[in-house]
Amino acid sequence: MKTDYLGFCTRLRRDHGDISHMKLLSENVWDLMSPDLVREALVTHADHLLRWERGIEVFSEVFGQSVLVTEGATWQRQRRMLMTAFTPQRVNGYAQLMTTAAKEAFDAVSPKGQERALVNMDTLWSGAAMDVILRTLFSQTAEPESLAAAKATQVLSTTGYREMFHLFTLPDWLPLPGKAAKRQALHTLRSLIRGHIDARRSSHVEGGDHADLLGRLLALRDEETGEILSPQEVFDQCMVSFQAGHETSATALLWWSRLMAEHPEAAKRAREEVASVVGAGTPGPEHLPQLPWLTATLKEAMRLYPPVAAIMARRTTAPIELGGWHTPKGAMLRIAPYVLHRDERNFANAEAFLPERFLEGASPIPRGAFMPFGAGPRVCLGQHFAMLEMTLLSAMLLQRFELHLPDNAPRAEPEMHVTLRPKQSIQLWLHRVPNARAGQGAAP
Ligand code: HEM
Repeated sequence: MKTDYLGFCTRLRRDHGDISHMKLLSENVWDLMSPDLVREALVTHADHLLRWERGIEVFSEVFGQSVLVTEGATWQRQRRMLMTAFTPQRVNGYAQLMTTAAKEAFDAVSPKGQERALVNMDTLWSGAAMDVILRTLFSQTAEPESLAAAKATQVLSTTGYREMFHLFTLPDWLPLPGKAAKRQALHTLRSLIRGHIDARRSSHVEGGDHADLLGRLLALRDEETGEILSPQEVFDQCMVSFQAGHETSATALLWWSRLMAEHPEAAKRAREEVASVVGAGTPGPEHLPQLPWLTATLKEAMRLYPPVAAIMARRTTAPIELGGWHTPKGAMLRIAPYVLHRDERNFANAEAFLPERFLEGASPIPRGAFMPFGAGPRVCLGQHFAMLEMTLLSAMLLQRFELHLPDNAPRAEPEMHVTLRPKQSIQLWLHRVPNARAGQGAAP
C-alpha cells in the first residue's frame, strides 16, 4: 500500500465503490471516493472531525503548533487572525515581490546570447518559489542557504510521508537511516526562519512598518480579544508559510511545465493569450481575470497531479452518517483528491490533459470534484496566494521561453511524498522566444 498508495486507492474505488470500510489493526478506516461524500464529511460534519493525529504528529515536528496542526479554539483563533493576512486584496499586494523573484530566476536560466538551455525544472521552480516566499515573508531575496533549504524541504517531504505509515516516530537521535538527514534538514530550516525573525526583532521596526508577511504576523491583533501572536506562534506560522507555501506551488508548476512541453498547442495558446493581455510588460493581479486559458492550464495540471494528492485524513469525534452509512466515533476517514480528479464520472476523458474543461461554458464540474486546495473550514489558507503566484510565474516563463521535451525524456511518473512529485527529475529545453523583450530584461 505504501509503495503504490495512489494505485491502491484507485483500485479500491474501482472494486468497492464510493465508500469502503476496512479494519487495519485497531483502526476503523473509511475511504471516501465521491465528491458528495467528501463534502458531506469535510463541510457538513466539519465540527465532528479532527485532523488524523498520526499526520499531525509528523507535521508538528516541522510546523510546530501552527494553524496547519492545531485544533479547536487555538486553531479558530489562529485561522481568524491569519485570514486577514491572506485575503485576495492583501495577497495582491505581494504581486510585485513575486514578479521580481521570477524575473531574477528566469534571467539566470540561460546566459545572455544563448538561445536555449537544458534546465532542471525541479531546481528552477523550487528556487523561484523559495525566493517568492522569502521575499513575501521577510522582504529578503534568495540567499546562499536557499539551495540547502530546498534540499531540506525535499528531505522532510520524503521522511514525513514515510513516517506517516509508521505507528509512531522513533526518536530522531537514533542512528537510523534517514534520521541524520532529517535532523540536518530541520536544523537548516529552523535556523533560516529563526535568523530572519531575530533580525527583524532587533531592527526596531517590528510590525506594520514592513509590508511583508512577517510584518503582518507581528502586527496581527485578534479582533475579539486584542491578543497578538506569541513569539513561538509567529515562528511556527512562518515555518508553515515557508514550507507549505513554496513546496506545493513549486510542485504544481513543475507538473504544469512538463504538461506544457508535452502539449505545445496548449502552450502556444497560453503564450498568445499572455502576449495579447500583458504584452512585454510584467503581469500583475489585474491581468488574472483576462487570462482564462492560462488559468485553465494550471487548474488542469493540478487536476491531473494535485500536489496534495492523498492522505487527507480525519478522525471522527462523534458518530456521523455518510451517504447513509453509519460511521462510529473514532473512525478514520481518508480522502484522495487524486482519485476524485481522475474519476470519469467527474471528468470525461479523465486521463487526458484538456484545459478547456475549466473554461466558462464547458460542462459543469460536479461540486467538490476538483479540490486541490481541500474543502470545508480547513481549506488551504494560501489558495489565493498560490493561484496568483502560479499565474504570474507561468505567464512570465511563457513570455520568455518555449518549452521542449528532450529526446528520449522518460515518462513522468508520479510518486507520493508529502506532495506528489515526479519519480525522475524533469529536464526541459527552454528556447528563448524570438524578440521576447520581457526575456531580455526590457520589461519593467
Ligand atoms: C499549489 C499550491 C497549494 C496547494 C495545492 C495547497 C493545498 C492545500 C490543501 C489540500 C490543504 C488542506 C489539507 C487538509 O485539509 O488536510 C492546505 C492547507 C493549508 N495551506 Fe495550502 N496549498 C498550496 C499553497 C499554499 C500556500 C502558498 C500557503 C501559504 C503561504 C499555504 C498554506 C496553507 C495552510 C496554512 C493550510 C492549513 C489551513 C488550516 O488547517 O486551517 N498553502 N493546502
